Amino acid sequence: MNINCLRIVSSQTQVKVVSLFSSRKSRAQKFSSSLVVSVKLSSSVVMSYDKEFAAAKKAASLAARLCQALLSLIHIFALSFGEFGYKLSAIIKVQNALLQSDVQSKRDRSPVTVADYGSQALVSFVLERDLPSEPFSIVAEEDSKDLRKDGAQDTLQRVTDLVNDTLSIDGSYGSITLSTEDVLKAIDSGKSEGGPHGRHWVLDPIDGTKGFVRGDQYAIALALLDEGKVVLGVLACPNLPSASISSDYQHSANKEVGCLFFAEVGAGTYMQPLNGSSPVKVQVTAIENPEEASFFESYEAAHSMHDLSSSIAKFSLSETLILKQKLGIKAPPVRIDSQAKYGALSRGDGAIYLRLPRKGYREKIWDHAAGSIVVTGTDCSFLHPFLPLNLEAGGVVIDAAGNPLDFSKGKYLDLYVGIIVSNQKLMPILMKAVKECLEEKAS
Ligand SMILES: Nc1ncnc2c1ncn2[C@@H]1O[C@H](COP(=O)(O)O)[C@@H](OP(=O)(O)O)[C@H]1O
Ligand SMILES: [Mg+2]
Repeated sequence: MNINCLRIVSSQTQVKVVSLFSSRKSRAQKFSSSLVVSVKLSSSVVMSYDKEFAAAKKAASLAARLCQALLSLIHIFALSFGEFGYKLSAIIKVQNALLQSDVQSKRDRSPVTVADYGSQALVSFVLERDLPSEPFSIVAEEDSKDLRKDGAQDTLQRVTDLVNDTLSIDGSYGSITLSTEDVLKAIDSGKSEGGPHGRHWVLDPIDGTKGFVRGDQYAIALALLDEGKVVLGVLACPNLPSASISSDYQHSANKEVGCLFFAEVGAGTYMQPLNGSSPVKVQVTAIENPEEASFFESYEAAHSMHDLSSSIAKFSLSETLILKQKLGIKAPPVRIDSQAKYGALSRGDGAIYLRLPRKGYREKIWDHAAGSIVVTGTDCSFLHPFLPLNLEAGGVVIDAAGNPLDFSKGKYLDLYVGIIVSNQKLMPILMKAVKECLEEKAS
């Protein structure tokens, strides 16, 4: 092996030995042959998350199946018209009609569906079953309070049926049947507060519930924190086309949909169709010219300031400064729900993701933990300020002040203004644009 650089980086409990190979090798070769070994200082044992990774992929895939089960009538609908495979346009129409009775409103008036509860119960069940020897902690979005109220029995039964039907079709847990009480308990396993010590699963059972209800994008997002760092992430995106998406994807029919993205610390990011075909390694775009870039943002204007991202996209420095330093993005924004944005970015569909919530909104860790490791391929916060050394999917995820996201503070992320995602080449000019536009807005 032709090693030209050896770097040892220590974090609180881990030593990471990173070897970079000859710069003559291709980028792909470098990524596949880069070696990252995590060693526990206390035990000198090589860390591996293989069991957890397998359980997480299974849990997220089953949860995706549960969400899709709500769409089972679509098969009949599509077949009755002689169609084969999923047709996006048909899914959208039928899903809207089907979900009306399954959608409720939470105390903060955001929607929650039987599929959110079912997905959380199922993921908790699978992780607890498949990893019986590990301490069990999940920080998750939902709780069972509303399901325990008088009048919620029908909904709880519907959730329980969905979970049991999914387990029964999968078959890997024998003829197990969960009671409504088992389902409530499984949902409430998600009450952990997280924090800087030990291992915590982080789960958004349906990220982008509004998108799910609309028949658009949503994701099942599951990550594992170890000593406050994201060490693996899985994103199941049942409605995301397997082919690259562009600004007009919402209107394009006849597309195969359903993608599973997964990343383990030091091992890069992979994408696999949810139907189970082989995974492929993915990489963020290598675009260097912002004029060629397209950018993602939330579909919901209430979640991210579209006017601010639009001024950032058009950003141009004054004439006296170097002309190259302008964004001048020509493509219209691609507005989609959920962490499917991170998944799409990790395979190079777009170059930038801008998330700029309104003042006072506090981001939750389950909305970004899985997505951020999928885009970076590794949690690069321990490398800070050596961000350019990030070795895997190659993306950078930071707040508007340039700080890496810190998942060790409990349920919430402590951020300056918003979240910016891009590749390493575009990030400096993007940060400049964000800073200037924020200053202009404040003045
Ligand atoms: N006012 C707000 N500002 C920013 N994000 C918000 C918000 N209200 C809700 N969200 C979060 O935005 C998530 C959806 O992300 P996106 O905008 O990328 O589709 C929601 O996830 P859930 O659907 O799981 O509740 C929710 O956590
Ligand atoms: Mg969410």
